[in-house]
Amino acid sequence: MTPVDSVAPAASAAAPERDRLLRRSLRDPVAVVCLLVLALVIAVSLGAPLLTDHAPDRSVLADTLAPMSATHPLGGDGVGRDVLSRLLYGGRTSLLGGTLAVLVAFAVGAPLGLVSGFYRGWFDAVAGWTVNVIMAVPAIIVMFVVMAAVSQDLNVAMIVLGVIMAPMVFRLIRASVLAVREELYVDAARVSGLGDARIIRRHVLPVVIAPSVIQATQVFAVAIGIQAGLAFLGLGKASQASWGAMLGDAFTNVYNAPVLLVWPGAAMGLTILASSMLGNAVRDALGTAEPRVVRRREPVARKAAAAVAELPADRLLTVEGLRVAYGEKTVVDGVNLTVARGEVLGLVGESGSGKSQTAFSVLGLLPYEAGVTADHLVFDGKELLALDLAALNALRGRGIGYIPQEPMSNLDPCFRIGSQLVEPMRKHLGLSRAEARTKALDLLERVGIPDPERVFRSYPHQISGGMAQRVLIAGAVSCDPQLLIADEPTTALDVTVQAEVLDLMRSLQQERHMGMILVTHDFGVVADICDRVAVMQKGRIVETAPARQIFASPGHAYTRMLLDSTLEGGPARGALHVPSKPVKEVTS
Ligand SMILES: Nc1ncnc2c1ncn2[C@@H]1O[C@H](COP(=O)(O)OP(=O)(O)OP(=O)(O)O)[C@@H](O)[C@H]1O
Repeated sequence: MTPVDSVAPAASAAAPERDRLLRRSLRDPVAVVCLLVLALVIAVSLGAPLLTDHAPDRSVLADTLAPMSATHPLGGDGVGRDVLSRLLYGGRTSLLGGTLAVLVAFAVGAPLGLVSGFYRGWFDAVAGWTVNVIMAVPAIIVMFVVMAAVSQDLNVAMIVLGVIMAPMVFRLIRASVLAVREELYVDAARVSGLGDARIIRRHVLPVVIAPSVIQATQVFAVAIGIQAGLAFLGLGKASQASWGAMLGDAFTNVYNAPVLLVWPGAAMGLTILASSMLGNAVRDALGTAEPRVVRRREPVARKAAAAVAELPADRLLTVEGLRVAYGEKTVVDGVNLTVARGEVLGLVGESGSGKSQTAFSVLGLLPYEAGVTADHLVFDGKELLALDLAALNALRGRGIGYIPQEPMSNLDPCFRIGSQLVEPMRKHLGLSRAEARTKALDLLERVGIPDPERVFRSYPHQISGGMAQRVLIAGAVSCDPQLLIADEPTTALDVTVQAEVLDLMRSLQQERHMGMILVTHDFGVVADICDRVAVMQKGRIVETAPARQIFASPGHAYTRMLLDSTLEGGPARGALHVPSKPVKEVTS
């Protein structure tokens, strides 16, 4: 991170996940060989009619255990059928069976895993139970029963196998979705007002694709093995050529013509090996790209609040009697605060005092388990606690912008900066792609980025932390919000960049006449930018006063202690030892 926010050297950064996956996979010689083997198996199986004149199930008594010859390049089997022809057509059966199992497993498991992981709640519980029940069923017995009682067709058995394997896909996808939905950039997308469908399409699906490819190769390999096992045991139609049936036939002639074991065995082994090793190669290519799990903030189950009261016309936000509790633990306890249009309110307090919980209540981004109540939580005349999710999504980004603490975690590494800026503007402002692009470039220039075109085209890993924070500020103001919530926006930046970013926020706030809540533990930041300050301790506001007054004559012992610790360069973020005197609210 540099004060000039220069573009970081691309060579030092990791390439975005999807591109890296593809490129790395293709650079791995094992993956290339596996792909070639699979391509060859597919090509010769599909091209079987061109490669042999013999029908796979045509039996000629004279050709029983015939040796290799020009007519029968791989000889004849125990009942006089052409081995090459059965090998080629048997490949079709195996490939089709494996593909059917994969398709069914993903058609059933993937959507369920996606919905369960993303929304959780009762659907997740029901899906989890169902999956456990399916997994408890002995798969091989089910397959025997289906083949004996329903159909002798191996393809039907593979469809059933797909259903039986769907729980594996479900679990994998659910776990991937659970991890990605806790990413800060997913929260950021939510804050910018994107709906669930867009968030899933843009941020969740790209992360799910790589593990799904690996899983698909494994399911494919297992399905081919199981199908061969069933055919080997004599299940399946006699007319359906398959590698398993060939193995069964070879086994009965193992003493007379052991070579008959070689062809189906080699074909099956190669195909299963290539498929499994391809999965491993993709997994290796993924390397460390597994999603990081960070703290979780989701739409909250909200309690309806009292009706909106008569409020002053210049009032942008009114919070009255806000309480946030996790079970027995109350973390925000009756907070009252207001923000006027064009006013900057600093929310200060030591770590754990409830500043972020208060800010996130306004954004509607607390976890499901948070119990949130308030007498009023009114933004621009709207009672936030009474809004449904769609209305809240429409408000976030458009009415309320958010600047987070950790710039890098709030940008999706898979997408270019430009696309992450353009998307919310297209949604909220109804701009065309070209209009949104022009506006994004203007904004990047406005927030002091020296080469907007280049940054627009860059991936997050290609820019510095300071520049990423400027990008997020540009994003936060892109839809012209009336209220900006900034949660320790400079904490992750180096000192010289902090001052520039604060200046930028102040000038943007003034030129757009936005209200702002600035969550911070730093009185230096308060002095720089805030008009008024609310001091929080243990979930309560203990003092609210104009910034000047707070510095000139702090009214509460806790405020004085915070100020002293800042002036002494003490551990403002650490726990402060305040004399055990009752909390008294001092409001100007
Ligand atoms: N999901 C949760 N379950 C239980 N307690 C929680 C949860 N999230 C936060 N808390 C608690 O809420 C309290 C307030 O947290 P909050 O993040 O608002 O503090 P903060 O003042 O913003 O501190 P910081 O500056 O460190 O972010 C803390 O004690 C924290 O442990």
